[in-house]
Amino acid sequence: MTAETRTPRALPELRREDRGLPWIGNLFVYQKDPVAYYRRQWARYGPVAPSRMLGRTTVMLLGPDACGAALQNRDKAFANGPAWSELVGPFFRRGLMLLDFDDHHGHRRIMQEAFTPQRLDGYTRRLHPAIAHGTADWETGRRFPAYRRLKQLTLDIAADLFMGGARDTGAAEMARVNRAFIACVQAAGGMLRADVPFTRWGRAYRARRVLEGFLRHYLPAKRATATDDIFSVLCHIETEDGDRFSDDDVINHMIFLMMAAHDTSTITTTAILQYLGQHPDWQERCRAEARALGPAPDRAALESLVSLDLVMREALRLRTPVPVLVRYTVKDTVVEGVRIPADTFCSLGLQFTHLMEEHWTNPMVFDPERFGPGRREDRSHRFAWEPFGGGVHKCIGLHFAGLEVKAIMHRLLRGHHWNVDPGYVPPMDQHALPFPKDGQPIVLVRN
Ligand code: HEM
Repeated sequence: MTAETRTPRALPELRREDRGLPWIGNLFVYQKDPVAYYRRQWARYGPVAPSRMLGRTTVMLLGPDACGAALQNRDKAFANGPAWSELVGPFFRRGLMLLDFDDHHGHRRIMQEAFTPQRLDGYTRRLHPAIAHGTADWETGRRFPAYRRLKQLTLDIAADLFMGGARDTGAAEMARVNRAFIACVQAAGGMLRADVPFTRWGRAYRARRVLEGFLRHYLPAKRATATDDIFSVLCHIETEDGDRFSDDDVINHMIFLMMAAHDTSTITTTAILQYLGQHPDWQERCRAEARALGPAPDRAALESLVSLDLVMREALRLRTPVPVLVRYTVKDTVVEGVRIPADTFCSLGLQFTHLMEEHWTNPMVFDPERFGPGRREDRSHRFAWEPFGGGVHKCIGLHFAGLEVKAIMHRLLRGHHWNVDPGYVPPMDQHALPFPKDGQPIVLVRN
Protein backbone atom coordinates (compact mmCIF):
# COMPACT_ATOMS: atom_id res chain seq x y z
CA MET A 1 0.00 0.00 0.00
CA THR A 2 1.46 3.44 -0.86
CA ALA A 3 1.29 6.48 1.39
CA GLU A 4 -1.37 7.97 -0.90
CA THR A 5 -3.75 4.97 -0.71
CA ARG A 6 -3.49 4.56 3.08
CA THR A 7 -6.21 6.27 5.11
CA PRO A 8 -4.72 9.62 6.09
CA ARG A 9 -3.93 10.23 9.74
CA ALA A 10 -5.24 13.25 11.62
CA LEU A 11 -2.81 16.04 12.44
CA PRO A 12 -1.05 15.13 15.74
CA GLU A 13 -2.42 16.85 18.82
CA LEU A 14 -0.11 19.61 20.12
CA ARG A 15 1.25 18.52 23.52
CA ARG A 16 0.37 20.76 26.44
CA GLU A 17 4.03 21.67 27.06
CA ASP A 18 4.38 22.77 23.40
CA ARG A 19 1.52 25.29 23.40
CA GLY A 20 3.67 28.26 24.40
CA LEU A 21 2.33 31.53 25.81
CA PRO A 22 -1.39 32.37 25.78
CA TRP A 23 -2.40 33.67 22.29
CA ILE A 24 1.25 34.37 21.29
CA GLY A 25 1.92 30.64 21.24
CA ASN A 26 5.45 29.81 20.07
CA LEU A 27 6.19 33.03 18.17
CA PHE A 28 8.95 34.14 20.56
CA VAL A 29 10.44 30.64 20.71
CA TYR A 30 10.58 30.64 16.91
CA GLN A 31 12.05 34.16 16.70
CA LYS A 32 14.74 33.34 19.25
CA ASP A 33 16.07 30.31 17.38
CA PRO A 34 13.99 29.12 14.41
CA VAL A 35 16.14 26.09 13.62
CA ALA A 36 16.12 24.84 17.22
CA TYR A 37 12.33 25.17 17.19
CA TYR A 38 12.00 23.33 13.88
CA ARG A 39 14.30 20.56 15.11
CA ARG A 40 12.24 20.10 18.26
CA GLN A 41 8.99 19.91 16.31
CA TRP A 42 10.51 17.48 13.80
CA ALA A 43 11.76 15.22 16.60
CA ARG A 44 8.39 15.25 18.39
CA TYR A 45 5.87 15.21 15.56
CA GLY A 46 7.61 14.36 12.27
CA PRO A 47 7.29 16.10 8.88
CA VAL A 48 3.77 17.50 9.43
CA ALA A 49 3.89 19.15 12.83
CA PRO A 50 1.30 21.26 14.65
CA SER A 51 2.26 24.59 16.18
CA ARG A 52 0.49 27.54 17.78
CA MET A 53 1.13 31.15 16.86
CA LEU A 54 -0.91 34.31 17.32
CA GLY A 55 -4.04 32.60 18.52
CA ARG A 56 -4.35 29.69 16.13
CA THR A 57 -3.06 26.28 15.26
CA THR A 58 -0.72 26.21 12.29
CA VAL A 59 1.03 23.37 10.49
CA MET A 60 4.77 23.16 9.97
CA LEU A 61 5.91 21.22 6.91
CA LEU A 62 9.37 19.89 7.66
CA GLY A 63 11.87 18.14 5.42
CA PRO A 64 12.11 17.95 1.65
CA ASP A 65 9.18 15.55 1.13
CA ALA A 66 6.64 17.65 3.01
CA CYS A 67 7.95 20.97 1.62
CA GLY A 68 8.14 19.48 -1.87
CA ALA A 69 4.50 18.38 -1.70
CA ALA A 70 3.36 21.92 -0.91
CA LEU A 71 5.66 23.49 -3.51
CA GLN A 72 4.51 21.14 -6.25
CA ASN A 73 0.91 21.66 -5.11
CA ARG A 74 -0.49 18.93 -7.38
CA ASP A 75 -4.06 19.20 -6.05
CA LYS A 76 -3.99 23.02 -5.94
CA ALA A 77 -4.76 22.99 -2.23
CA PHE A 78 -2.04 25.48 -1.20
CA ALA A 79 -2.51 29.18 -1.89
CA ASN A 80 0.05 31.95 -1.45
CA GLY A 81 -2.12 35.08 -1.29
CA PRO A 82 -4.05 34.41 1.91
CA ALA A 83 -0.88 33.18 3.66
CA TRP A 84 1.62 35.91 2.68
CA SER A 85 -1.10 38.58 3.07
CA GLU A 86 -1.29 37.67 6.76
CA LEU A 87 2.36 38.66 7.11
CA VAL A 88 2.93 41.47 4.62
CA GLY A 89 -0.27 41.66 2.60
CA PRO A 90 -1.39 45.27 2.77
CA PHE A 91 2.11 46.48 1.97
CA PHE A 92 2.98 44.13 -0.88
CA ARG A 93 -0.56 43.69 -2.20
CA ARG A 94 -0.82 42.15 -5.66
CA GLY A 95 2.91 41.48 -5.84
CA LEU A 96 3.53 38.37 -7.95
CA MET A 97 4.22 36.16 -4.93
CA LEU A 98 0.82 37.03 -3.46
CA LEU A 99 -1.21 36.07 -6.53
CA ASP A 100 -2.65 32.60 -7.04
CA PHE A 101 -3.66 30.13 -9.72
CA ASP A 102 -4.93 31.67 -13.03
CA ASP A 103 -4.38 35.24 -11.83
CA HIS A 104 -0.80 34.39 -10.89
CA HIS A 105 -0.21 32.51 -14.15
CA GLY A 106 -1.34 35.49 -16.24
CA HIS A 107 0.92 37.95 -14.43
CA ARG A 108 3.88 35.57 -14.32
CA ARG A 109 3.71 35.10 -18.12
CA ILE A 110 4.05 38.83 -18.61
CA MET A 111 6.77 39.28 -16.00
CA GLN A 112 8.81 36.44 -17.48
CA GLU A 113 9.52 38.81 -20.37
CA ALA A 114 11.50 41.01 -17.98
CA PHE A 115 13.91 38.15 -17.16
CA THR A 116 14.86 36.74 -20.57
CA PRO A 117 18.59 36.06 -21.22
CA GLN A 118 18.73 39.17 -23.41
CA ARG A 119 17.28 41.36 -20.63
CA LEU A 120 19.70 39.81 -18.12
CA ASP A 121 22.58 40.79 -20.42
CA GLY A 122 21.33 44.38 -20.33
CA TYR A 123 20.95 44.39 -16.53
CA THR A 124 24.48 42.97 -16.18
CA ARG A 125 25.89 45.86 -18.21
CA ARG A 126 24.21 48.30 -15.82
CA LEU A 127 25.33 46.41 -12.71
CA HIS A 128 29.06 47.18 -12.92
CA PRO A 129 28.89 51.00 -12.97
CA ALA A 130 26.17 50.95 -10.29
CA ILE A 131 28.39 48.78 -8.02
CA ALA A 132 31.48 50.90 -8.75
CA HIS A 133 29.53 54.03 -7.83
CA GLY A 134 27.97 52.47 -4.72
CA THR A 135 31.28 51.21 -3.29
CA ALA A 136 33.46 54.21 -4.27
CA ASP A 137 33.27 55.86 -0.83
CA TRP A 138 33.51 52.69 1.26
CA GLU A 139 35.80 53.32 4.20
CA THR A 140 38.21 50.58 5.25
CA GLY A 141 39.12 49.67 8.81
CA ARG A 142 38.73 47.25 11.66
CA ARG A 143 34.96 47.56 12.14
CA PHE A 144 33.53 47.98 8.67
CA PRO A 145 29.75 47.43 9.07
CA ALA A 146 29.36 44.95 6.20
CA TYR A 147 25.61 44.35 6.42
CA ARG A 148 24.68 48.04 6.61
CA ARG A 149 26.93 49.03 3.72
CA LEU A 150 25.73 46.14 1.55
CA LYS A 151 22.12 47.04 2.28
CA GLN A 152 22.76 50.58 1.11
CA LEU A 153 24.65 49.25 -1.92
CA THR A 154 21.81 46.95 -3.04
CA LEU A 155 19.39 49.84 -2.64
CA ASP A 156 21.63 52.04 -4.80
CA ILE A 157 21.80 49.24 -7.37
CA ALA A 158 18.01 48.92 -7.26
CA ALA A 159 17.65 52.69 -7.77
CA ASP A 160 19.67 52.35 -10.95
CA LEU A 161 18.66 48.95 -12.35
CA PHE A 162 15.04 49.05 -11.28
CA MET A 163 14.36 52.76 -11.56
CA GLY A 164 16.88 53.78 -14.19
CA GLY A 165 18.32 56.18 -11.64
CA ALA A 166 15.91 58.18 -9.52
CA ARG A 167 17.12 61.46 -10.99
CA ASP A 168 14.58 63.77 -9.34
CA THR A 169 15.15 62.22 -5.93
CA GLY A 170 17.83 63.55 -3.60
CA ALA A 171 19.87 61.57 -1.06
CA ALA A 172 17.57 62.44 1.86
CA GLU A 173 14.48 61.31 -0.07
CA MET A 174 16.22 58.07 -1.14
CA ALA A 175 17.05 57.42 2.52
CA ARG A 176 13.32 57.88 3.28
CA VAL A 177 12.47 55.36 0.52
CA ASN A 178 15.02 52.92 1.97
CA ARG A 179 13.40 53.26 5.38
CA ALA A 180 9.99 52.70 3.78
CA PHE A 181 11.14 49.36 2.29
CA ILE A 182 12.55 48.29 5.62
CA ALA A 183 9.31 49.23 7.39
CA CYS A 184 7.27 47.13 4.91
CA VAL A 185 9.52 44.09 5.31
CA GLN A 186 9.66 44.44 9.09
CA ALA A 187 5.86 44.29 9.20
CA ALA A 188 6.16 40.51 8.97
CA GLY A 189 7.28 40.39 12.60
CA GLY A 190 4.45 42.58 13.90
CA MET A 191 1.93 41.18 16.33
CA LEU A 192 -0.72 43.90 16.13
CA ARG A 193 -1.93 43.59 12.55
CA ALA A 194 -3.74 46.89 11.99
CA ASP A 195 -2.96 50.48 11.01
CA VAL A 196 -2.10 51.61 14.54
CA PRO A 197 0.54 54.35 15.07
CA PHE A 198 3.93 53.33 16.52
CA THR A 199 3.45 49.65 15.62
CA ARG A 200 5.27 47.72 12.87
CA TRP A 201 2.07 47.54 10.83
CA GLY A 202 1.27 51.22 11.40
CA ARG A 203 4.73 52.18 10.11
CA ALA A 204 4.36 49.84 7.13
CA TYR A 205 1.01 51.39 6.10
CA ARG A 206 2.64 54.83 5.96
CA ALA A 207 5.69 53.37 4.22
CA ARG A 208 3.55 51.89 1.43
CA ARG A 209 2.19 55.37 0.74
CA VAL A 210 5.76 56.74 0.49
CA LEU A 211 6.71 54.01 -2.00
CA GLU A 212 3.60 54.52 -4.13
CA GLY A 213 4.16 58.28 -4.29
CA PHE A 214 7.80 57.74 -5.24
CA LEU A 215 6.96 55.34 -8.09
CA ARG A 216 3.89 57.18 -9.40
CA HIS A 217 6.02 60.29 -9.78
CA TYR A 218 8.23 58.48 -12.31
CA LEU A 219 5.52 56.41 -14.06
CA PRO A 220 4.59 58.80 -16.92
CA ALA A 221 8.23 59.15 -17.97
CA LYS A 222 8.73 55.40 -17.89
CA ARG A 223 5.63 54.83 -20.02
CA ALA A 224 6.80 57.47 -22.49
CA THR A 225 10.28 56.08 -23.24
CA ALA A 226 11.51 52.47 -23.31
CA THR A 227 14.85 52.09 -21.49
CA ASP A 228 16.55 49.00 -20.09
CA ASP A 229 15.75 49.47 -16.38
CA ILE A 230 13.17 47.11 -14.87
CA PHE A 231 10.59 49.87 -14.21
CA SER A 232 10.57 50.82 -17.88
CA VAL A 233 10.66 47.15 -18.94
CA LEU A 234 7.53 46.44 -16.83
CA CYS A 235 5.78 49.39 -18.51
CA HIS A 236 6.51 48.08 -22.01
CA ILE A 237 6.62 44.27 -21.95
CA GLU A 238 3.81 42.27 -23.45
CA THR A 239 3.20 38.61 -24.19
CA GLU A 240 2.72 37.19 -27.68
CA ASP A 241 -1.05 37.54 -27.06
CA GLY A 242 -0.61 41.25 -26.33
CA ASP A 243 -1.16 41.06 -22.53
CA ARG A 244 0.42 44.03 -20.70
CA PHE A 245 0.53 45.42 -17.17
CA SER A 246 -1.79 48.28 -16.14
CA ASP A 247 -0.35 51.28 -14.24
CA ASP A 248 -1.49 49.78 -10.93
CA ASP A 249 0.08 46.42 -11.86
CA VAL A 250 3.39 48.13 -12.61
CA ILE A 251 3.39 49.94 -9.24
CA ASN A 252 2.39 46.80 -7.31
CA HIS A 253 5.00 44.64 -9.05
CA MET A 254 7.73 47.26 -8.67
CA ILE A 255 7.18 47.56 -4.92
CA PHE A 256 7.27 43.81 -4.50
CA LEU A 257 10.21 43.29 -6.88
CA MET A 258 12.39 45.93 -5.23
CA MET A 259 11.71 44.39 -1.85
CA ALA A 260 12.27 40.82 -3.12
CA ALA A 261 15.55 41.78 -4.79
CA HIS A 262 16.92 44.10 -2.14
CA ASP A 263 16.88 42.20 1.16
CA THR A 264 17.55 38.72 -0.17
CA SER A 265 20.66 39.80 -2.12
CA THR A 266 21.91 41.79 0.88
CA ILE A 267 21.55 38.78 3.17
CA THR A 268 23.38 36.56 0.66
CA THR A 269 26.33 38.90 0.04
CA THR A 270 26.62 39.59 3.79
CA ALA A 271 26.80 35.85 4.50
CA ILE A 272 29.40 35.36 1.73
CA LEU A 273 31.55 38.15 3.19
CA GLN A 274 31.39 36.48 6.58
CA TYR A 275 32.29 33.00 5.33
CA LEU A 276 35.07 34.20 3.01
CA GLY A 277 36.42 36.35 5.86
CA GLN A 278 36.55 33.26 8.06
CA HIS A 279 37.98 31.01 5.30
CA PRO A 280 40.90 32.86 3.66
CA ASP A 281 41.72 29.85 1.45
CA TRP A 282 38.31 30.16 -0.22
CA GLN A 283 38.67 33.94 -0.39
CA GLU A 284 41.97 33.56 -2.30
CA ARG A 285 40.49 30.93 -4.60
CA CYS A 286 37.56 33.21 -5.47
CA ARG A 287 39.89 36.21 -5.86
CA ALA A 288 42.11 34.37 -8.33
CA GLU A 289 39.06 33.62 -10.52
CA ALA A 290 37.77 37.19 -10.21
CA ARG A 291 41.18 38.61 -11.19
CA ALA A 292 41.30 36.37 -14.25
CA LEU A 293 38.28 38.27 -15.59
CA GLY A 294 38.27 41.91 -16.67
CA PRO A 295 36.78 44.70 -14.55
CA ALA A 296 33.28 44.42 -16.07
CA PRO A 297 32.60 40.77 -17.04
CA ASP A 298 29.48 39.99 -19.02
CA ARG A 299 26.80 37.53 -17.92
CA ALA A 300 28.54 34.42 -19.25
CA ALA A 301 31.85 35.43 -17.62
CA LEU A 302 30.18 36.06 -14.24
CA GLU A 303 28.48 32.70 -14.49
CA SER A 304 31.90 31.07 -15.09
CA LEU A 305 33.13 32.01 -11.58
CA VAL A 306 33.05 28.41 -10.39
CA SER A 307 34.41 28.81 -6.85
CA LEU A 308 32.24 31.84 -6.13
CA ASP A 309 29.24 29.87 -7.36
CA LEU A 310 30.00 27.05 -4.89
CA VAL A 311 30.43 29.58 -2.09
CA MET A 312 27.16 31.33 -2.99
CA ARG A 313 25.27 28.02 -2.91
CA GLU A 314 26.78 27.16 0.46
CA ALA A 315 25.92 30.61 1.85
CA LEU A 316 22.32 30.21 0.64
CA ARG A 317 22.19 26.85 2.40
CA LEU A 318 23.66 28.00 5.71
CA ARG A 319 21.93 31.41 5.81
CA THR A 320 18.76 30.92 3.77
CA PRO A 321 17.48 34.46 3.07
CA VAL A 322 13.84 33.34 3.06
CA PRO A 323 14.07 30.68 5.77
CA VAL A 324 10.35 29.93 5.78
CA LEU A 325 7.64 30.08 3.14
CA VAL A 326 3.97 30.26 4.04
CA ARG A 327 0.89 28.72 2.46
CA TYR A 328 -2.85 28.55 3.23
CA THR A 329 -4.95 25.50 2.39
CA VAL A 330 -8.00 26.36 0.29
CA LYS A 331 -9.26 22.77 0.55
CA ASP A 332 -8.49 19.58 2.51
CA THR A 333 -5.27 17.91 1.45
CA VAL A 334 -2.90 15.15 2.54
CA VAL A 335 0.85 15.56 3.04
CA GLU A 336 3.06 12.63 4.06
CA GLY A 337 -0.05 10.68 5.05
CA VAL A 338 -1.38 13.42 7.35
CA ARG A 339 -4.68 15.18 6.63
CA ILE A 340 -4.48 18.97 6.66
CA PRO A 341 -7.92 20.57 6.70
CA ALA A 342 -8.96 23.51 4.53
CA ASP A 343 -8.26 26.98 6.00
CA THR A 344 -5.00 25.97 7.66
CA PHE A 345 -2.01 28.30 7.79
CA CYS A 346 1.15 26.31 6.92
CA SER A 347 4.85 27.14 7.07
CA LEU A 348 7.51 25.41 4.98
CA GLY A 349 10.86 25.18 6.75
CA LEU A 350 13.38 25.69 3.93
CA GLN A 351 16.22 26.57 6.31
CA PHE A 352 15.51 23.47 8.39
CA THR A 353 15.81 21.21 5.32
CA HIS A 354 19.13 22.86 4.44
CA LEU A 355 20.58 21.78 7.80
CA MET A 356 19.24 18.21 8.02
CA GLU A 357 21.85 15.56 8.76
CA GLU A 358 19.83 13.14 6.63
CA HIS A 359 20.80 15.17 3.53
CA TRP A 360 24.05 16.99 4.30
CA THR A 361 27.42 15.91 5.70
CA ASN A 362 28.28 17.96 8.82
CA PRO A 363 25.48 20.39 7.94
CA MET A 364 26.62 23.23 10.20
CA VAL A 365 30.11 23.36 8.64
CA PHE A 366 30.99 25.74 5.77
CA ASP A 367 32.02 23.34 2.99
CA PRO A 368 31.26 24.70 -0.51
CA GLU A 369 32.81 21.61 -2.10
CA ARG A 370 29.69 19.68 -1.10
CA PHE A 371 28.08 21.28 -4.20
CA GLY A 372 31.03 20.28 -6.41
CA PRO A 373 30.76 17.71 -9.20
CA GLY A 374 32.19 14.86 -7.10
CA ARG A 375 29.67 15.21 -4.26
CA ARG A 376 26.53 17.07 -5.28
CA GLU A 377 24.90 16.73 -1.86
CA ASP A 378 22.14 19.03 -3.08
CA ARG A 379 21.01 16.12 -5.25
CA SER A 380 20.38 13.89 -2.23
CA HIS A 381 16.71 14.83 -2.73
CA ARG A 382 14.92 16.91 -5.35
CA PHE A 383 13.95 19.42 -2.67
CA ALA A 384 17.08 19.19 -0.48
CA TRP A 385 18.31 22.65 -1.60
CA GLU A 386 15.54 25.11 -2.36
CA PRO A 387 16.60 28.64 -1.32
CA PHE A 388 14.60 29.98 -4.27
CA GLY A 389 11.51 27.86 -3.57
CA GLY A 390 10.00 25.55 -6.16
CA GLY A 391 6.91 24.94 -8.28
CA VAL A 392 5.01 27.74 -10.00
CA HIS A 393 6.13 30.39 -7.49
CA LYS A 394 9.84 29.58 -7.79
CA CYS A 395 11.84 32.81 -7.62
CA ILE A 396 11.55 34.56 -10.98
CA GLY A 397 14.64 36.63 -10.15
CA LEU A 398 17.01 33.79 -9.29
CA HIS A 399 19.35 34.29 -12.27
CA PHE A 400 19.29 38.04 -11.74
CA ALA A 401 20.10 37.46 -8.05
CA GLY A 402 23.08 35.25 -8.94
CA LEU A 403 24.41 37.91 -11.31
CA GLU A 404 24.00 40.72 -8.80
CA VAL A 405 25.67 38.80 -5.97
CA LYS A 406 28.54 37.67 -8.22
CA ALA A 407 29.06 41.13 -9.70
CA ILE A 408 29.30 42.65 -6.19
CA MET A 409 31.67 39.94 -5.00
CA HIS A 410 33.75 40.15 -8.18
CA ARG A 411 34.39 43.83 -7.50
CA LEU A 412 35.08 43.41 -3.78
CA LEU A 413 37.45 40.49 -4.34
CA ARG A 414 39.47 42.46 -6.90
CA GLY A 415 39.66 45.63 -4.83
CA HIS A 416 39.77 44.43 -1.20
CA HIS A 417 40.86 41.82 1.33
CA TRP A 418 38.93 41.20 4.51
CA ASN A 419 38.86 38.92 7.50
CA VAL A 420 36.41 37.90 10.17
CA ASP A 421 37.16 36.23 13.51
CA PRO A 422 36.74 32.46 12.93
CA GLY A 423 34.67 32.26 16.12
CA TYR A 424 32.28 35.07 15.14
CA VAL A 425 28.61 34.04 15.12
CA PRO A 426 26.35 36.92 14.02
CA PRO A 427 23.54 37.75 16.45
CA MET A 428 20.56 37.33 14.12
CA ASP A 429 17.30 39.24 14.12
CA GLN A 430 14.67 36.69 13.03
CA HIS A 431 11.54 38.87 13.15
CA ALA A 432 11.20 38.94 9.36
CA LEU A 433 14.05 38.05 6.99
CA PRO A 434 17.18 37.19 9.01
CA PHE A 435 19.87 39.85 9.41
CA PRO A 436 22.83 40.41 11.78
CA LYS A 437 21.77 42.86 14.49
CA ASP A 438 25.36 44.07 14.99
CA GLY A 439 25.73 45.06 11.31
CA GLN A 440 28.34 42.28 10.97
CA PRO A 441 31.61 44.20 11.47
CA ILE A 442 34.55 42.93 9.41
CA VAL A 443 38.18 44.00 9.02
CA LEU A 444 38.31 45.47 5.52
CA VAL A 445 41.53 46.42 3.71
CA ARG A 446 41.87 47.93 0.24
CA ASN A 447 44.34 46.10 -2.03
C1 HEM B 1 19.35 35.52 -3.14
C2 HEM B 1 18.33 36.18 -3.56
C3 HEM B 1 16.91 35.66 -3.56
C4 HEM B 1 16.33 34.65 -2.86
C5 HEM B 1 16.98 33.71 -1.86
C6 HEM B 1 14.94 34.59 -3.25
C7 HEM B 1 14.02 33.68 -2.75
C8 HEM B 1 12.73 33.55 -3.21
C9 HEM B 1 11.80 32.52 -2.80
C10 HEM B 1 12.09 31.46 -1.76
C11 HEM B 1 10.65 32.70 -3.48
C12 HEM B 1 9.41 31.82 -3.42
C13 HEM B 1 8.30 32.39 -2.56
C14 HEM B 1 7.13 31.44 -2.41
O1 HEM B 1 7.13 30.36 -2.99
O2 HEM B 1 6.20 31.78 -1.65
C15 HEM B 1 10.83 33.86 -4.32
C16 HEM B 1 9.87 34.39 -5.15
C17 HEM B 1 10.05 35.53 -5.89
N1 HEM B 1 11.21 36.25 -6.04
FE1 HEM B 1 12.98 35.85 -5.21
N2 HEM B 1 14.70 35.58 -4.16
C18 HEM B 1 15.88 36.25 -4.40
C19 HEM B 1 16.08 37.31 -5.25
C20 HEM B 1 15.12 37.85 -6.06
C21 HEM B 1 15.35 38.91 -7.01
C22 HEM B 1 16.70 39.55 -7.27
C23 HEM B 1 14.14 39.20 -7.58
C24 HEM B 1 13.81 40.19 -8.64
C25 HEM B 1 14.65 40.78 -9.41
C26 HEM B 1 13.16 38.28 -7.00
C27 HEM B 1 11.83 38.26 -7.32
C28 HEM B 1 10.94 37.30 -6.88
C29 HEM B 1 9.55 37.26 -7.28
C30 HEM B 1 8.83 38.24 -8.20
C31 HEM B 1 8.98 36.15 -6.67
C32 HEM B 1 7.55 35.65 -6.76
C33 HEM B 1 7.46 34.62 -7.88
C34 HEM B 1 6.08 34.05 -8.06
O3 HEM B 1 5.30 34.02 -7.09
O4 HEM B 1 5.79 33.63 -9.17
N3 HEM B 1 13.79 37.49 -6.09
N4 HEM B 1 12.12 34.35 -4.15
